Amino acid sequence: MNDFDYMKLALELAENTRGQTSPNPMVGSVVVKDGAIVGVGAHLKAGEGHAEVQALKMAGDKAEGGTIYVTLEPCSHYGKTPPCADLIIEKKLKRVVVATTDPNPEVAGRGIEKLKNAGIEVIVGIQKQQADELNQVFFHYIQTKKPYVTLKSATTLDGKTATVAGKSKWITGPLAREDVHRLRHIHDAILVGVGTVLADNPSLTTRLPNGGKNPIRVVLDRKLRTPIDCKLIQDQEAPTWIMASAEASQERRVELEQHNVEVILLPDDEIETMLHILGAKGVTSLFVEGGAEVNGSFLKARAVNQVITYFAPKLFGGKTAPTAIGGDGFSEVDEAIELEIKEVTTIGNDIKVVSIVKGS
Ligand SMILES: Nc1c(/N=C/[C@H](O)[C@H](O)[C@H](O)COP(=O)(O)O)[nH]c(=O)[nH]c1=O
Ligand SMILES: Nc1c(N[C@@H]2O[C@H](COP(=O)(O)O)[C@@H](O)[C@H]2O)[nH]c(=O)[nH]c1=O
Ligand SMILES: [Zn+2]
Repeated sequence: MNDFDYMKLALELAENTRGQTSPNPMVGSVVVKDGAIVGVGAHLKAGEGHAEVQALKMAGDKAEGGTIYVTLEPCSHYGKTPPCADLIIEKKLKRVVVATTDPNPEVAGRGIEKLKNAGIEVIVGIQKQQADELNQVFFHYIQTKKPYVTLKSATTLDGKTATVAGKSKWITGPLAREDVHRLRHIHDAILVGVGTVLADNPSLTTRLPNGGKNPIRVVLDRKLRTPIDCKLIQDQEAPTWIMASAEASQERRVELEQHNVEVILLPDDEIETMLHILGAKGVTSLFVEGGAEVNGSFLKARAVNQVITYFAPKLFGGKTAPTAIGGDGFSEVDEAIELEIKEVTTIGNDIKVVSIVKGS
């Protein structure tokens, strides 16, 4: 085993906590002494011990003179937990191997500096790309204070989200639909437009065989048209927030609030403003699941970071059949949203394409 192997183990530990640590990053750590692993750990929940603390607890006095691998720069500030850099110094580690630095302004290189000033050898950048991809959500959020936005659509191979008669059950198969629920599980919030609420009466909850966390359900509904008898309001299975314009009727607002709905008034029509409000409420990742008009407005505002598209081997045809992205669209080719395709996989009979929006 070498530095890369131990860091790979730390990354795997971190990856397996996905969906648990928000608004904190996922972090894994391994302590090695004389060629033997003497401690492993991961950050399991915000407010609880950091990965280094967990691994050093397991290592006990074997940590002295050893090497600690950590997928993110050890923190140097007092957040909800004491700084890891100080603990590493106190436990007299000889060497610290860090995959990537922490852009949190509270840390940002100070953890590494503290360790070097204490005479500890620090290596930075081992498996950096993997570590950066692992925490793309946290890195985006901690630097912009806006949620990392993933837009998901499920269409036939000819790009339809329903037939000309509005039928859509189901386009993609059960395995692809289960994959969507795993995406819901790892997101802090899911957003749909009131059009989807009126058309599908969705529950937007996470239904996975082994259970999962429900995201906060956000409805973009400027005129407060969400019906009281819809599942999002009646099922009380997860918080429901409705983003409305300040001109929305006061009595509708009161009626919704009486049904446990949080109504958030938007000062303007900008998607950017709404993202700042969601970020300020601690939403670090937002899953936009349509419909076409909402998708269109997010793209027009260039507010999307990642696009996940499921393609079913079906053709619906029909020039009036709805497609995944509505809105005004772009008139010039070079105005198009440019994507970098990161992953193409098959799930059951469907294809899943994960892309990152260039420059986002
Ligand atoms: N029609 C299809 C989808 N349809 C997704 C809808 O837009 C809407 O998000 C769902 O109906 C939400 O329902 P609930 O929250 O599960 O109760 N999404 C998919 O991935 N595949 C399809 O075939
Ligand atoms: N989870 C994690 C780190 N998270 C860093 O610390 C911040 C959270 O601090 P606190 O509020 O005390 O939990 C978080 O924003 C990020 O910068 N750092 C680490 O050394 N190891 C860990 O396992
Ligand atoms: Zn820490």
